[in-house]
Amino acid sequence: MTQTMQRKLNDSVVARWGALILIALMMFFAYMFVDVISPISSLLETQRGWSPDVYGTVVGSEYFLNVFVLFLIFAGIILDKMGVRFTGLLSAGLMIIGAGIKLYGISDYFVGGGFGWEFFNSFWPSMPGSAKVACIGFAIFGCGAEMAGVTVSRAIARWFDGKEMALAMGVEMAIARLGVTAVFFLSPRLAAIAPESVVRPVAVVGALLCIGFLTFLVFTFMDRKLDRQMGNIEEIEEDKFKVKDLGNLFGSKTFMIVAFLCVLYYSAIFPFQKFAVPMLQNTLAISSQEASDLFAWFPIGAMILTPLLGAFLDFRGKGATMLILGAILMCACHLTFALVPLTKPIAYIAIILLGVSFSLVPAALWPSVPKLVDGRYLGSGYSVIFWIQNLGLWAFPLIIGKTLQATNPGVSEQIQAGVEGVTYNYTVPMLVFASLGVLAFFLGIWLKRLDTKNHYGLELPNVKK
Ligand SMILES: NCCCC[C@H](NC(=O)[C@@H](N)CC(=O)O)C(=O)O
Repeated sequence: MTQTMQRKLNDSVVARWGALILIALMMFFAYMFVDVISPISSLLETQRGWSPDVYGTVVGSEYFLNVFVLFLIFAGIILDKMGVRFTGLLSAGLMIIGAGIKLYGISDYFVGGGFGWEFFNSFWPSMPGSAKVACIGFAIFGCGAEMAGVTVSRAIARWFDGKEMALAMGVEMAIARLGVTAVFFLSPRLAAIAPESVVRPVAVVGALLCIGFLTFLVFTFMDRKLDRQMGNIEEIEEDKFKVKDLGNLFGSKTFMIVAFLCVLYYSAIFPFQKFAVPMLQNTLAISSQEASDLFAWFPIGAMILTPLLGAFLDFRGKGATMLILGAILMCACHLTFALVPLTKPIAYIAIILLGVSFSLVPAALWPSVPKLVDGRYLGSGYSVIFWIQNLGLWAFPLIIGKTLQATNPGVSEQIQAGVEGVTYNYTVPMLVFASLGVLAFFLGIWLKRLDTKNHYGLELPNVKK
């Protein structure tokens, strides 16, 4: 009784928002690293011989261990068993190790015949050794990054329970989007410093991951204090998690609809993010820096709107409706890139509208999960959704890379041979992205119907008056 009367650390606005900023900073640097090579894929093609197919394999490798070694499922179990502090630090450590290996793979030392070069070039000849090592590093980084994403969601759900949870998740995602904007601005500029190099941006952003580790470390002290004030209630609850709870998640129709909506939607966003700069560069005949600056408006739009829509969800609700609107908008934007003769103004409008879509869906999707999943295995709930999502995030860069290469025969060979003025046509890959939006739209409708029938509260506000 005395415990419930006591004012806890998360009752203080400053403390809970301070905690949020600390954990969001880790995600800020993580998201920078996720996209550090996205704006320099053309340079990777000329400097390291990475065709679209190779590039797609490397960017998809981030999710390989999560999906095929079930790392994300283990991550959820570790989180529910060990708590946010241990899991957060583990994930930050994995990100740093993975980034170091990726950096080594693309380094001039390795490419110049350094340790392991011969071995990594002795098999699978269509994949350069640099790309193979980069894949290993990125896969380890991806374990850390995705585990961190789940941990952060779990931590916010706990610190903001019954408070402005959707706003907090929106702010966390906005800070992550700021990281994406920053890297789209920074990466091509760092690479362009003479002598032009793909290594520099990866080295700089990799080093920044260490700051993320430190900010999360500071958060762990606050979280420990909150735990003590709560009389370790959370830890006792987390201990109740059983592996068979995973069966409950996979057996829940509504939960699975949310998970499939998530994979369809995000597969048309994050993989698109990896191909957007070369797509704009080729279609508009502009430099990679110009294309990168144009695309930076995408995360900027999402960054501004996600917290606002999060606050809307907290106070007004309408989560399922937001998911449907987001899917429609995403589909319309990708269809524009595929079918409309692109000019710069049209590209700007489509990019900004895609940013609006990318605010509607994340702002509604992640705060809806605690409405569908029991708190004691919420960590596993998030990790199962991430696992299903990662399957798409792994597969679609590969599919898009292969589709691009197959629909543009001979183009990569000409570019690598130094032929000027050769460009890729992105119509078919963009139609693939648009088709994901159509499917996500139908799942959104289905989810809304189920919510009306079963009263999950997806259309209701979060803040309890
Ligand atoms: N902590 C916020 C929930 C996740 C936000 C979401 N990120 C993801 O879904 C990641 N699995 C994707 C990735 O890291 O590539 C987002 O909207 O950024």
